[in-house]
Amino acid sequence: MQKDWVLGIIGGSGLYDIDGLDNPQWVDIETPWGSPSDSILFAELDGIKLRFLPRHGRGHALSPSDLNYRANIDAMKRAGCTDLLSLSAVGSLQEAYAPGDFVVVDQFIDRTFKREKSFFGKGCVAHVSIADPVCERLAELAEKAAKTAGVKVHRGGTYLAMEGPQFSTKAESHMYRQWGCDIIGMTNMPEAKLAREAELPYATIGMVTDYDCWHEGHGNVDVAAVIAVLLKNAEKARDTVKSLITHLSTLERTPSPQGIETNLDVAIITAPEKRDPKLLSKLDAVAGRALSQS
Ligand SMILES: CSC[C@H]1O[C@H](OP(=O)(O)O)[C@H](O)[C@@H]1O
Ligand SMILES: Nc1ncnc2[nH]cnc12
Repeated sequence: MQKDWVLGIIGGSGLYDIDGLDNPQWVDIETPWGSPSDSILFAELDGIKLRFLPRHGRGHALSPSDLNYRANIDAMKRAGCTDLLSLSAVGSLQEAYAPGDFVVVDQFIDRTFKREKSFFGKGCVAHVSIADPVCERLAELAEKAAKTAGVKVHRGGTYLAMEGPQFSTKAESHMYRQWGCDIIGMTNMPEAKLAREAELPYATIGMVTDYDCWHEGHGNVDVAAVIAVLLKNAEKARDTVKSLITHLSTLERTPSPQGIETNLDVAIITAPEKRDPKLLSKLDAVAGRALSQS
């Protein structure tokens, strides 16, 4: 039975495809913001619709700074997603979060600086709240699914989003630990901010691959070390997605208790007569609902 969930998955490093799905088809979607990282895999499982986007493209040709985050989120919205779960490789900033563990993130610190961070701007200004940047309901479901898949999961954690592409210096890594951050990655910002602007409930699982460079008992992170753990994590990630879908197939979808699907109703500030028609037409997918009512 279809329960009206359309689950979007953004797969990070090491997760470029999901096998074992029904009716898989890669579909090209263009957006007013440009092209997303790749085609989107449309498929089903247990009667639930799934839309999968490999964040860096198949073959990992795109670096974190080069991703078109706006196109990715807009394309997932156009693909009909009701909810968006990201799966990301991360470094650990805490002893207790070991390589192989998953962390269901609840907060972010955004240190990225070379990226387009909003769909809005001159001609239509909006300020959404990201005090609680993650959909609690989806985070809860993701935690349960990872546990069902046999993964060690930590619920809650602050994700430090850095620009990259270089990994951190030791001074930076120690500073982020002092700030209370738990994991570090390069992609979940501005992704989470844009998902909120697009009224899409978003959650993210950080799949720990390394201890970055602060831990005296472990070597400094490098791509070879990340990939070694990633290969094992990717299988666990696929199992997590499948068990999440199985669970969703037993649940009727209701609107997010946090009001995420209507949050633009209290965010758009530009008077209707001052709005730029060109920008409004680009906002058709992400803000069409809210703009048609104000
Ligand atoms: C290959 S290690 C660095 C790379 O992995 C993470 O990407 P993603 O979040 O898409 O899994 C990290 O943010 C960097 O982009
Ligand atoms: N240590 C690290 N820093 C930034 N991004 C990462 N992705 C995986 N490990 C990472």
